[in-house]
Amino acid sequence: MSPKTLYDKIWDAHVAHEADDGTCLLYIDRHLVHEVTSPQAFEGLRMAGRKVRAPEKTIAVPDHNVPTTPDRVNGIENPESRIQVEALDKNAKDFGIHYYPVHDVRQGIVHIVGPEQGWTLPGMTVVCGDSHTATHGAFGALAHGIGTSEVEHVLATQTLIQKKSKNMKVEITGKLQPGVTAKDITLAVIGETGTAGGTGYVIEYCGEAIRDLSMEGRMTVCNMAIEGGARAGLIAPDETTFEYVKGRPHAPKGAQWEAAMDWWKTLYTDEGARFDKVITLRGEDIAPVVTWGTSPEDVLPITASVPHPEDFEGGKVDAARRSIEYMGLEAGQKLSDVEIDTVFIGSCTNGRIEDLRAAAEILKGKKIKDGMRAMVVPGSGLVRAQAEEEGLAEIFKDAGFEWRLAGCSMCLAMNPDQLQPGERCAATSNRNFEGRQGRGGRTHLLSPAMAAAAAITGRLTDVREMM
Ligand SMILES: CC(C)[C@H](C(=O)O)[C@@H](O)C(=O)O
Ligand code: SF4
Repeated sequence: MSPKTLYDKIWDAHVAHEADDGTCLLYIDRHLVHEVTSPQAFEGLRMAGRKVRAPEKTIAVPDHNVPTTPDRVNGIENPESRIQVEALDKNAKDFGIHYYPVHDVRQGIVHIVGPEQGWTLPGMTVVCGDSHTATHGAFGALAHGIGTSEVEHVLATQTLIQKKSKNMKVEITGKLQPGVTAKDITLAVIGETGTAGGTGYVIEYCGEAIRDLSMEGRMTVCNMAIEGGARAGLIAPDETTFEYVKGRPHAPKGAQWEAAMDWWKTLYTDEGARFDKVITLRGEDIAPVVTWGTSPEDVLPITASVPHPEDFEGGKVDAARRSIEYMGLEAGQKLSDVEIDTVFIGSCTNGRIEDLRAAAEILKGKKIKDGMRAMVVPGSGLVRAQAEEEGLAEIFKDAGFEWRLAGCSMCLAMNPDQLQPGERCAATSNRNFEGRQGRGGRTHLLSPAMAAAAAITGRLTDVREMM
C-alpha cells in the first residue's frame, strides 16, 4: 500500500461513495450547530417533512448572539439576535438533538464546547456551519466549515458532498522562546503563507514545537488554518490528545475506549507520504507577534514598525496603504508605540482556561491603564467556573477587567459587545477585518499574554518586558 497522510487516512475511512469526477459522499461523525447558520436549514427540513438523520451526533449551542452580561437571563434585547436564539431553542427541541441552552453552565462557543464535552474525537469528520470548525482538527479530526445549505444536507443525511483537497505540511521545528505561544505560531504561519497560501489544501501541522503544545495550544493553531485559506488544519493525535479526551462526558468508555484507541493509534502520516506543499518555520525564530493591518496576514513581531506600503509588491501596495489608513497608523511608527483603548480576551481562538491563566499571570497584582475598557469573555460556562475556582476571575476583576459570561462576544460584535468608531482594540480573536468588532473599530490580533500586557501599559507591548 502506498504511504498515506493523516488527511488521506481520515478521508478514505469516511468516503461512502465516489463519483467518476472525484466528487465524494463523505460520512459525517459530528455535526455542530449554532444559531446563526442553522435556522433556514431546520426550516428546510420542516418544510420537506424530514427528520434529523442522526440526532445523537448533532450538537447545538447558541453563542454568537448571546449577551455576556448577567442580565442576559432577562432575554435578548436585539430582535434579530433573539429570533435566532429562540429558533435554535425550538429547533433543538423539535428535532431532538443535543442542546446546551443559554442558562446551561456548559453553554459557550461551539468550538470550545465540542472538545470540552468529548464530542470531538480523533479520526472523526466534524462539520459546523462556521469557518472556525478547523479548531477541532487539533484532535486529528477532519473538521471544517460548511454553508447553510450543506447544514441542511448534513442534518437530513449525515453525509456531505465533497472533493478532496491537496495535502500541505506546516512544520514548526525546535523550541519556542519564552513569551511565544501557539497564537504567535499560527499568526506567524499566516504571515509567511498569506491568507491565500492554504487555498485548496488541508494543512497538517507537525514538528517538535507543535508536539510540545498542549491540546488547547493545538486548538489555537488549527483554529486559524482557515485564515490562511486552508480547508482545514489538523495535528496527529498522540498521548497529549488521548489524555485530554479520556473521561470527557461523551468520550468512549471501557471496551469502546480500547477499540477507539486501536484506530486512533494508526492516525499519523506514513513515512514517505507525499505532500503537495511544505512550509517550515524554526520555532526559535518566532517572536511574539501582533497584526498591524486589516488582514490576519498583516503580522509582524512586536519589536517591528508599521511597514511602508512601497515595501510590498503588486496589488498589496494599495491594500497595505488602505489598511494603514483604516487602522489610523503611520508607516514607520513603532508597533510598541501604538496606543489602544480596549482589550478583548476571549473567542474560540483564545477563550480556554490556559489562555485565561496566561493573561492572569501577567495581570496578577497589577492594574489596567486608566480609562481602558478591558473584558474577559470565557469560551464556555465551564471555563468561567474553572477560572473562578482557580482565583483567576479575582485577578482579572482586581486589575479592572470586566468578567463576562460565555459567548463569541466582541470577536465579531453580533451581541452588544462592540467597538465604537475609531476605538482600537487588542484582541485575542482571529479576524481583524474592517469593522469586525464594531463599525469603525480597529483590531490588533495577539496572544492572551500580549493582550494582558497591553491592558496594563495602554499600548501594544512586548510581553517579554513583563516576564
Ligand atoms: C457567523 C459565522 C458564520 C462566522 C464564521 O463562519 O466564521 C463567524 O463565526 C466568524 O467567526 O466570522
Ligand atoms: S468566537 Fe469568533 S471566530 Fe469563533 S465562532 Fe465565534 S465569532 Fe466565529
